[in-house]
Amino acid sequence: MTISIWRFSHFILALISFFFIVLASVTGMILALEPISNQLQPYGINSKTPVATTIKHLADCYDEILTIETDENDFVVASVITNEGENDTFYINPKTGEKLGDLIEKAPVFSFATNLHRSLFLKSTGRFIVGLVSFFLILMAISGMILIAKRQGGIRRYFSKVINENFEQYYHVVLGRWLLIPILIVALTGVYLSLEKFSLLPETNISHEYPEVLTSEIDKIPTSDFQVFQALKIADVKSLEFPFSEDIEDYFFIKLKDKELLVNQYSGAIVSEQEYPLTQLLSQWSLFLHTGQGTIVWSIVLFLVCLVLLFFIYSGFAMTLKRRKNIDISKNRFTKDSSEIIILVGSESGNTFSFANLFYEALIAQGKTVFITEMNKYSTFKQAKQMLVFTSTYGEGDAPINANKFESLVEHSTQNHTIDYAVLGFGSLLYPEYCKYAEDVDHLLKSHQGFKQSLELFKINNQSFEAFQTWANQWSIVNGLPLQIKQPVVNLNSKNTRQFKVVNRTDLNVDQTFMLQLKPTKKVKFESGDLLAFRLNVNEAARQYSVAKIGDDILLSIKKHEKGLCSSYLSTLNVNDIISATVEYNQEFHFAKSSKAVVMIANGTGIAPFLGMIDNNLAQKEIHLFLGLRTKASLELYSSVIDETFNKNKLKDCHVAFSQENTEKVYVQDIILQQADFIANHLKNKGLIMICGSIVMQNQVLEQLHDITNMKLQLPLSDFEANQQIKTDCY
Ligand SMILES: Cc1cc2nc3c(=O)[nH]c(=O)nc-3n(C[C@H](O)[C@H](O)[C@H](O)COP(=O)(O)O)c2cc1C
Repeated sequence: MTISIWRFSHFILALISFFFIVLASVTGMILALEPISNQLQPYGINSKTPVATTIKHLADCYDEILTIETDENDFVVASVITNEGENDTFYINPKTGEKLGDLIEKAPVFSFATNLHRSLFLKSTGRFIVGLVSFFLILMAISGMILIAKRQGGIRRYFSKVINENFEQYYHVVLGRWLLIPILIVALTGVYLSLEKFSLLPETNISHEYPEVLTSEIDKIPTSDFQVFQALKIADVKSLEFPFSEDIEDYFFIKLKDKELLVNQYSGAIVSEQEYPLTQLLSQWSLFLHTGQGTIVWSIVLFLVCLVLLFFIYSGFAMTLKRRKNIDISKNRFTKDSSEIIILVGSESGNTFSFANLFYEALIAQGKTVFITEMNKYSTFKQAKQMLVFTSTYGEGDAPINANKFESLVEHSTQNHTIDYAVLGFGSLLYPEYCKYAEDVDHLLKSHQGFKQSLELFKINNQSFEAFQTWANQWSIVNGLPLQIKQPVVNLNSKNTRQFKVVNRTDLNVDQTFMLQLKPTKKVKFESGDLLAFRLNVNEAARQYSVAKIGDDILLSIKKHEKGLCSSYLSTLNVNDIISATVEYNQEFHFAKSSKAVVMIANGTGIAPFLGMIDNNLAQKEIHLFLGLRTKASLELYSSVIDETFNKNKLKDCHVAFSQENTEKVYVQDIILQQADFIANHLKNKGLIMICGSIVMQNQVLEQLHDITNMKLQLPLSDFEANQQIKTDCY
């Protein structure tokens, strides 16, 4: 619930101010170029020269010096009366007093952008709007930080791995994490400068005391010998005004970064020294931080801040539109009271709806009467035989926004008959409370006498379509209803589509599994763990196979499915046949070069990428393989590669569990439990665990790992997930 309040505020603020933020960002980007282009001019002589030296050289060349200043670009500017009696102002070399060039005139584009940025050409009204929008930006930055902390599962995990739900969401969070601090600085300084313009800050004027001094009491010293001018470096001086006349009561007036001085023009004595109040120092800092004047690096940061603000506006609205589109439930063709299957959806940001809609369409295609609605719209369902609850988990194991009333609704409305139910949980292993709300719902319905569980709770990590398909298959079998779930057609990257020549294909083994070795006919970059996507024609969804890289070849382990068009076709290929397929990079499942020790867990054909990674382990890192197969005969397909890597010390040990060999079924999660101490130590020592194979195996292994870390290390598995120590690629 709370996350929605923050998200709502964040969105409303963005909605109110987006036009002005776009304007301020575009003009801000232009203005950030001004200090950069100025800094590239040849007038910046970073000077530690004493002021006395500059004065001496200028006095030698000119009739009179009026002022010496260090401008916002840190260039030294002198204003003088020349020997010809003319007034001139120019950049100088403070070491020699030599003129370097005339003052840079502000380019019209910068003047235009400045006006638009500061006041929208609307004078005070414009300045007020700009100040207000800066204030909104502060609120947006703060609400953004809170949203990120909440989404990451707490402030401690602020910088842990971000779930990549889609491009806009991922970069909104990733960029937000790093750039919210500079954005906050820009917004705060913007507000400060606006308050200053409207004189809303405390008075900052300094008043000097002018002591009465008689000329006769004074020893006259040459100006360049003044101690104060010898001690001061030119870089410390913002401006130095020379006395207007020879009157003893006219002084040198010096503005430094933190104070002002009055210096007697005859003796060089400091007659008054006044430090700037805090408001004025803050004002100087605000100006510097808001404009980047004088530094290329900060100007570049400001430029990036403006660019990122534009991206935030785009990605924020794109996310909102996507969420709204997802939430658009399939139009119900039947009423709640005439439907035999009810689908209830709990979703915060809309992703679960897309899965529920796919399931709805598949049921309708089978001629079922189905009604789909949000969990908060739970009521009585007169004809319902089945109730399917698809729900995500939010906050810290809480209900998503449209399911927060579900529990009380279930308790307060009674169905007139018992209904079978199944719960499908959507969540992420990055959170300590993985699919917690789905567990709560399952528990609630299990203990309710009006419902009967027809299928165990099934959890889906990171919206895995393959996991969803697995659950749908289970549901189909239990209900004797073959469902065709439409897999969203993924566009394959044609840049990585190549022709591959078959180098070797083994016969089918006892598990209907075979190995296929392919050689790309043209160079293509890939690594073990990447995917090879293959389809028989463009209108079909592609099948993906996890790749082992052996030399320059691709090695695949494929199980032939009875009705699988792709696997059946591939199982008939002969040596030298050519197929066309696409390499898809799967960065998330590459062998982490930084890991010293890796535990690889696979079942069935999931071993393929590991064969390549182990074969490529030239550095002889510590690799432990845990493998789940049906029988000893299943192992024969891989034993030659495994034996060879053993002999070359590329594999430390290999544990195999056979599920069909003896009367007692042993699965890979069982042999992991036998090695619980080793696994706990491995994780504690920053070791990596990689899992590849079936979703069902993945879920069971993860549960086992969760128990191990809880028991042996008193930490949730999600801590290691967030630390990127667990990598999975299951189907
Ligand atoms: C702020 C935030 C908090 C989350 N908290 C949890 C959590 O506690 N447990 C969990 O398993 N998943 C959690 N998730 C992951 C979501 O449940 C998951 O991404 C889900 O697929 C989102 O589905 P939806 O868009 O339909 O809400 C969280 C995600 C976010 C952004």
